Amino acid sequence: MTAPGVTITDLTVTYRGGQVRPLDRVNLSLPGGMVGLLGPNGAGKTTLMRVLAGVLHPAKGIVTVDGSDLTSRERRQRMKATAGYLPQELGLYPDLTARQFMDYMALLKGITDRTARRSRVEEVLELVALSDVANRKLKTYSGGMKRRAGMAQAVLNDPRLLIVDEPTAGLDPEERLRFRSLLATLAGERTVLLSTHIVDDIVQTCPNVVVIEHGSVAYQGAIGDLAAHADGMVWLVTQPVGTQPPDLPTVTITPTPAGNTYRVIDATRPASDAQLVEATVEDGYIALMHAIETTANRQPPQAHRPDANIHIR
Ligand SMILES: Nc1ncnc2c1ncn2[C@@H]1O[C@H](COP(=O)(O)OP(=O)(O)OP(=O)(O)O)[C@@H](O)[C@H]1O
Repeated sequence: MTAPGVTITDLTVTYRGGQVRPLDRVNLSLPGGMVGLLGPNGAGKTTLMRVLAGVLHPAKGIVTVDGSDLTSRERRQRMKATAGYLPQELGLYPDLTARQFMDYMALLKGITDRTARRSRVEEVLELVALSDVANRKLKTYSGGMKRRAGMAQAVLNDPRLLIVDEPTAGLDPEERLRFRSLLATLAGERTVLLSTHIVDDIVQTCPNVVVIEHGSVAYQGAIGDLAAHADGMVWLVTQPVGTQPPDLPTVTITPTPAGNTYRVIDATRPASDAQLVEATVEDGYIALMHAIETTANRQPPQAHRPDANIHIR
C-alpha cells in the first residue's frame, strides 16, 4: 500500500443556501503519513474532513485523490468506499456486540464473502485490543472502548486515507496514549488526517500539520516550523496573585510561590523582568491565531478577507 496523493483546489463549501461558508477557497496538498488538523471551534475542520470522506458535496472546487477528481457523485461513492472515517459522534448500535457491529459494518463496506469478513473483523478487533470483550454489547463499553470500536470500523476496508475527527476528546491520559500509538501504527503507508484541539497529540504523532481558521488554511507544513511563528516572542511574566493579568495572548498560567507565571506572546519584552523562552508548537499556534485575529481586526468591514488563504510562511 502507498499513501494517496490528496490535492484540494479552490474548495468552497456552503450551508443554508450559501448563508454559511465554512470553507472558502481552500488550497491544500496532503502529504503521506500522519497529518494533524488544528483550528479553533467552528474553523471548518469537520467540514473539510466530511468532504474528504465523500459524505459532503462541495459548492465549488476540486478534490483529487491520486489524480482522480472526487467531485462527481460516482467518484464520491468510490471515495466513501475506500476512505476510512471516524466522525466526532459515531452512532454505534448499543444492543449489538462489538463483533456483531463490525460484521454489519464490514457488510456495508462491501466485504460480502463471509469467511473474508469474519477474518477481517477479528483482525480489526485485535488491532484495537477489543478481542477479549468483543461479545459484550456496545452499550456496556466505556468512552475509550467505544472510540476504539469506532476506529476498528473505520479501518475495516483497509483505507489508504484515514480521517479521524477528534478521537481523543474526553479520554483519560492512558486511553489517549493508547489511541495515539494506535494511530501511529495505522499511519504506516497511508495518510491519516487527525483533527484535534490537543496540540500535544499532534506534536507527538504528526510530522506535518494543517491549521484552519475561519474556513481558510492559515498554515500547512512541518510541525516543527509552526513553532517558529513565535520565535523570540515567548515570555514568562510573574505577577503577584490578585493583580491584573497581562493583556496579551496567554499560552499557560502556572501558579508559583511568587504569584502566577504567565506564558505570553509579545513581539517586544512585555516587562523589564520578563524572561524570554524557547517557542513550542503550542506557542507558534497561539501566535499564528493572534496574528490572524489582529490582521482581520485591522481590515475595514467592507474589505472582508480579500485573500481567503493566509499563508503566513
Ligand atoms: N449543517 C450545518 N448547517 C449550518 N452551519 C453549519 C453546519 N455544519 C457546520 N456549520 C457551521 O460551519 C462552521 C464550521 O463548522 P465545523 O463543524 O466544520 O467546524 P470545526 O472546525 O470542526 O469545529 P469544532 O472544532 O468545534 O468541531 C461553523 O460555523 C458551524 O456552525
